[in-house]
Amino acid sequence: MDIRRVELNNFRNYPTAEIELSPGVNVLVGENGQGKTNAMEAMLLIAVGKSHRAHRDRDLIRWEQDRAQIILEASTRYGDRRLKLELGPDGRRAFVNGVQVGRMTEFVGQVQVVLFAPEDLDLVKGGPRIRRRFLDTELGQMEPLYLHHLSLYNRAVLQRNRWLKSSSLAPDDDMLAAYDGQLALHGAHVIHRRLRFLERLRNYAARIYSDIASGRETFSLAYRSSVSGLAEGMTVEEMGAFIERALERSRAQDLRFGTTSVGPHRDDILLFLDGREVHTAASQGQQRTIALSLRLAEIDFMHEELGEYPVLLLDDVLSELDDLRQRNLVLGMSRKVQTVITTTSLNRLGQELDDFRLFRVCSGIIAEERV
Ligand SMILES: Nc1ncnc2c1ncn2[C@@H]1O[C@H](COP(=O)(O)OP(=O)(O)OP(=O)(O)O)[C@@H](O)[C@H]1O
Repeated sequence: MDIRRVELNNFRNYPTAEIELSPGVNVLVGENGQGKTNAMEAMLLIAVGKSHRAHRDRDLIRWEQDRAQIILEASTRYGDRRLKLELGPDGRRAFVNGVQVGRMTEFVGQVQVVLFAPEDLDLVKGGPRIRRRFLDTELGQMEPLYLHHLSLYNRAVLQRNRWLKSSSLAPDDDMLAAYDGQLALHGAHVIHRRLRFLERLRNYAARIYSDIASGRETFSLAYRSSVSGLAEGMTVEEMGAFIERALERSRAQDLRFGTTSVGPHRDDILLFLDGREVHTAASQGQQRTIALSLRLAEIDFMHEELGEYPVLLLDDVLSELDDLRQRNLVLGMSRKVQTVITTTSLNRLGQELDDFRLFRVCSGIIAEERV
């Protein structure tokens, strides 16, 4: 899939702007604070219906204006799409090929993009909660049943915690046993699906890492469960039995602290470089490469699921990568997918790329430059 054209009106710092993208590599170059990320944000908003950094539409509308509009034209395997999104004080209005759609769910997913932004480094540097969220989002997009079990599981954890806090219970409380049954049932489905997904993610991400780093280091990952004894290859039922036993064992402690201490809501993904855990040993550039590899694996998943590659948006990721990694990343990806890159300076990349479209971004104006 390719994005052909984007038009912005009163979106962020753009009074009005238009950009015609090439199906290959597109580079938006400009100094800090000129509007490069804003342009990426507009494309993401059309694709997924959400911004990666704004929670209110008000922040997306140009200051002192009432309304913003984004138009995005794309060619997809299902035909050409003209997507229009209007943001205003009375809410959003969305159009697909000139026809207004009733709900945003009919609008999102018409085009697919994968955005890699500086915040993605948190996948490596941040705590387990961030990696669990990554896992839940990625898996949830592909498997609605996963979301079903996850939400029932999360609800049961909340209820169990409330119960644990509510009064001085005995460890053999019937209600607690009933919650444990729910946690074991849905928790086992959650972990089982996570392990299956991680097996695929591990392969994709390791290959992408190796391609970007020219095979210099080997990246790997593993699921670390707070439930001891769980192993890949177990059935859902076997996992459920393990979770139930772990909950029983932790009851006295859980009662003391008023919280559930074992289960998928406490699990993590461990990341390794050459067999060593990354936050103790990996450099800044290596950590960035790992975060990129995890995120870029999504491209392969999407291709497998949807039969077409998404558009890749790389926002400000090049600066921490050495020349070789930059080159491998951009040349490797652009062979498969349309790529849009933002950067403050072209440096060596401009010499390495033989065919790309260059846009200068300055104070909310986008102008194409000859290369
Ligand atoms: N709603 C808005 N209305 C007008 N201007 C806005 C709005 N929101 C943000 N801006 C302006 O947009 C600019 C930030 O743009 P953006 O984040 O795209 O920068 P950038 O070019 O990606 O910079 P960097 O290289 O630092 O990441 C800032 O100057 C900010 O003041």
